[in-house]
Amino acid sequence: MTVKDILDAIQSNDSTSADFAALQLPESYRAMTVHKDETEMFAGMATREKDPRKSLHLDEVPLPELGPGEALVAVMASSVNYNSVWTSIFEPLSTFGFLERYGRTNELAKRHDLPYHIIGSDLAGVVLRTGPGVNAWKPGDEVVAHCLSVELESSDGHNDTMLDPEQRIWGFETNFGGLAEIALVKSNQLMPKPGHLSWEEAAAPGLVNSTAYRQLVSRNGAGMKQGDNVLIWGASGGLGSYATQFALAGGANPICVVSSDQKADICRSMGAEAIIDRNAEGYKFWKDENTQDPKEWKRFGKRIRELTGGEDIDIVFEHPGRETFGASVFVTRKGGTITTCASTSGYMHEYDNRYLWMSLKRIIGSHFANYREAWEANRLIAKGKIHPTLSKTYSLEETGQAAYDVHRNLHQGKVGVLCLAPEEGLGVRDEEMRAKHIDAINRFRNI
Ligand SMILES: C/C=C/C(=O)SCCNC(=O)CCNC(=O)[C@H](O)C(C)(C)COP(=O)(O)OP(=O)(O)OC[C@H]1O[C@@H](n2cnc3c(N)ncnc32)[C@H](O)[C@@H]1OP(=O)(O)O
Ligand SMILES: NC(=O)C1=CN([C@@H]2O[C@H](COP(=O)(O)OP(=O)(O)OC[C@H]3O[C@@H](n4cnc5c(N)ncnc54)[C@H](OP(=O)(O)O)[C@@H]3O)[C@@H](O)[C@H]2O)C=CC1
Repeated sequence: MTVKDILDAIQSNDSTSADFAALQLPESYRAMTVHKDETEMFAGMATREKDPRKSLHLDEVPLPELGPGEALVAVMASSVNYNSVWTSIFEPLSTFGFLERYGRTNELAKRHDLPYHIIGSDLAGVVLRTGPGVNAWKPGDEVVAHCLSVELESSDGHNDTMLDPEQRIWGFETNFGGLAEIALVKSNQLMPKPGHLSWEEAAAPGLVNSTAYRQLVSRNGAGMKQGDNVLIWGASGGLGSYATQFALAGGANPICVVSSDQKADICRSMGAEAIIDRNAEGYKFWKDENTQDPKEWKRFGKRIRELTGGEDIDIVFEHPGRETFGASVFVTRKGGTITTCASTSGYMHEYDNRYLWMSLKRIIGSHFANYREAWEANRLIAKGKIHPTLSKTYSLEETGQAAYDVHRNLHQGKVGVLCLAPEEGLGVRDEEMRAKHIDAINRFRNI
């Protein structure tokens, strides 16, 4: 039995759940990995110079044992997230530390502590097997998986599953991720695959869409409301392309920051009107490595006021971090919110606290999404209210190049990876609904 037999079953129109359940599983499968004995390979190099093409490997790996409450999924497509870039350059930490820590928690978790880490935090595919105690899903179900892995043994996470002390991001802080032909997930990560999307389109939104939903829309994040001015950094990037859609769909006013004409056009095509090209307008928030330039914050704020008819920002959707955070705090209106989920340009932020406390602003930390938020975010995709922002797909072998593109900011929106899917465009089950949304679905393609 090989993965080819699995693919045949998926591509055959008349495979039943019983057929999938009867499929013998292969002993091994192909997966993108980083290797524990290579964690020092980029030591001493500048972040920018660390090349994911050198650290990511396509390996044949053994199929992991299936535990209670888990599912093995045949992965048709996945996507590249920035967390895979972090793993591949071993920053800010090697992810093997996470696997070791997880491995120490219990007998079953020991499976994750291996000399290789199978990465990837998105998937669209087909359930192959479910472990004891799984009733909601069965072999043959077409699914996407969100990346929240929690144990839920502590009451801390019972109101908001992101607050579980054993909260982990699957494929980043756990092994057996989605950039592979088969993945191992907890069954609570599974959600129905939106029928109007192909495998690679369905795999694209998951992580970033859910994160943007909590960070911007949910009461656990900024709780955006109609009319809010929302400053969105990287508005055509992974997170930003969903934040922009949420702002527009929710009746808010996105002020989109991008770095090229082409990206400005993408934001316009989504329906945004207020756009700032940070490159063309040449903002330099830092005079040197240690000194910010408040005059540049002011110039930026003035530009925002021009675009909003004199209003300041209600919500900043932050993720670039050190480079922009001082400006983000400054341009927020009295009582406004800066919500942050990342620090791509550096995690030691500096801002002038007088502008925060005197103007009663709030900074909210946000991370991925709880079970319910991830479900709600996927539901919006399934209903055609929010669309995938897939620009390009790569083969599994080319994942290193895909991660390199994302690391170097050469991509648009989301970058997809075909895992078992032999070509793009497969897996669509609802052609009628697709036809209604086809322009929006294709908005980011091939640009
Ligand atoms: C969905 C997608 C998401 C993304 O893409 S996010 C972007 C990618 N992710 C990242 O860049 C984050 C990567 N992770 C990290 O950098 C680290 O993961 C953290 C900084 C988040 C945490 O650091 P750590 O060293 O793993 O854990 P500690 O909590 O700092 O524990 C170290 C020791 O410090 C002790 N400690 C923690 N809090 C306190 C406290 N309040 N008072 C006293 N001690 C404390 C602990 O117990 C422990 O101790 P003991 O080493 O002895 O076990
Ligand atoms: N905590 C969480 O749950 C999550 C955290 N993240 C983190 O968020 C960050 C962004 O992820 P994602 O959106 O997928 O990445 P992308 O690279 O797809 O998009 C980020 C965009 O931000 C803009 N940007 C990058 N650097 C800077 C800078 N120095 N100043 C201003 N703008 C900048 C770029 O747009 P342009 O050049 O057009 O301005 C870029 O396209 C990553 O660090 C990632 O790890 C992501 C998802 C979940």
